[in-house]
Amino acid sequence: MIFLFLLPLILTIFTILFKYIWIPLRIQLHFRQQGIRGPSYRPIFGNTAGIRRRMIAEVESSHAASFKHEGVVERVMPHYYNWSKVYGDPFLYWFGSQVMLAVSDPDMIKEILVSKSGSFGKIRFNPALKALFGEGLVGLEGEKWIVHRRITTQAFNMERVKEWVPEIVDSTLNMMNKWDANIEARRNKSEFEFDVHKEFHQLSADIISRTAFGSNFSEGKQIFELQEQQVALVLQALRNVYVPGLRFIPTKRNKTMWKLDKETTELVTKLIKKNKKTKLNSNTLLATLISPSKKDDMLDLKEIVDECKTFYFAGKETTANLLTWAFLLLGLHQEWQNKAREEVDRVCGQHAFPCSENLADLKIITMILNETLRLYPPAVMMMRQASENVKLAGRLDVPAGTQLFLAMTAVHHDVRIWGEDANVFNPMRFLEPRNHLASFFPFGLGPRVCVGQNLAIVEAKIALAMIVGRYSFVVSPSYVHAPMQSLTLQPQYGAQMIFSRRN
Ligand code: HEM
Repeated sequence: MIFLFLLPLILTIFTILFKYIWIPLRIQLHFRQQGIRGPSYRPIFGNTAGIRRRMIAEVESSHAASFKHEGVVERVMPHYYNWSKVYGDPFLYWFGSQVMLAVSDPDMIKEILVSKSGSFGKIRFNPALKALFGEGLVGLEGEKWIVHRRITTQAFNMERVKEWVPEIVDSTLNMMNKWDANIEARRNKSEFEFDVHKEFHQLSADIISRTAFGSNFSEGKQIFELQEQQVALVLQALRNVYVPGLRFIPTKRNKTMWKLDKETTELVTKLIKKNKKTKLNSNTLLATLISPSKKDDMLDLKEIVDECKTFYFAGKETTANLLTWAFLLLGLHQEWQNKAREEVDRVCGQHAFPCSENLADLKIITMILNETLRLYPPAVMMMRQASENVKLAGRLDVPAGTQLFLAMTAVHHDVRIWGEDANVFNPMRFLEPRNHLASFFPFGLGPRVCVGQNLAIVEAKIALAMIVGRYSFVVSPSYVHAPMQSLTLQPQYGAQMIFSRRN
């Protein structure tokens, strides 16, 4: 009789010991026997929960002494920076009871993302992230991903993106006209200082609203504002170990998340319904989602809503950050700003705006953008999970379920790959095409490479060309250099710059 009462207790204890002690220790031994080291597993909490949080908080409370690029890896992935120095590459660590393999070897990264991509899936989203992306492309797998990817690839192919050039020019022009009005309104009418980070967020928001959704920033404004509030809550959630079921408990944070999610869904649904009536024949992403070219690819309303949430977020954040860092770097490196300006005057003509035919000729601008993406990659790192047992580099047995932390920022700053001047801004290194695919992968690689890449590059090229053509600029003395990972890589205290109009 007593045994019957004790049986469930014994089973529970056995399950806990098995799951949280036996399995992790076995996995740790499996990797150690292959020479892979790392901080030792600590039952249940692993070693990241507190340590990673503390490392990030510590880094974020400090800032670099000057605007140099060597401290970027340390600031944006401090746990990687510290542990890789002690344990080498790759190394093992634990997020709760989840095993993580940190990798920064380009050959291995290429295997994971390209040649063996079938053995690796996306990691299961922390449910907090669903608030931002819904069940959109970023987190989908299998047949559903294939259909959504087919539709969205069609919406963002280069020919389609080139048709959007006049919209991108118009958005940038509106922003510059607003700046000019600001200069005019000042007593000192020659220059003005502002935070370009905020401006580029608005610009990217306007461009994604116009090109992908056929609307504009004011229509999408509420959606962007709600998403910004969601980001702050998601970041808090991501820094803690995920506890299953916790998201259903009506805590203050959860209640706010639910409310924001409901409001975003309602706004996006309203936008879709409005556009369904009027803009079916347009060349926007939304029109393609609503009526894809293949009949079998039809999506239901929830799927369209989720894709819209994904593209509102992905389309704004990353490109805005690329532009922000590019301007900061050009503000610091005047010689490259001058080279870019000469190129724009030569290719587009002085006082003229770029058109789609100019894009391929803006070679210096392309090199500058690549060097910016190398030093300050907006996506910082990528994650994968082995869906089956797999061998990497012909020697390393990785068991199914292992998560992989692909340390993009570290690869981009690695002196073994880029030479002793790896932390120096030098766009010349992109004069010739790179010969190793995975030494530079700001947009990812393989089948899941960024679907919005064409838009991001065209948008950044045009905005950069137009602004460099009209203004000269320097970094303000009030700028504090503090790159910070906040889902994407951002300047923690903004990007204050001083602009003056060219004659
Ligand atoms: C500088 C700008 C951008 C950067 C650096 C960037 C970076 C990335 C990276 C690294 C990935 C791969 C993630 C992974 O495989 O785990 C990705 C995927 C994705 N990006 Fe971008 N992105 C940028 C701009 C954009 C834009 C403008 C859009 C939309 C308009 C967009 C939409 C997406 C989507 C939907 C995916 C998921 C693709 C899939 O899983 O099939 N991105 N991006």
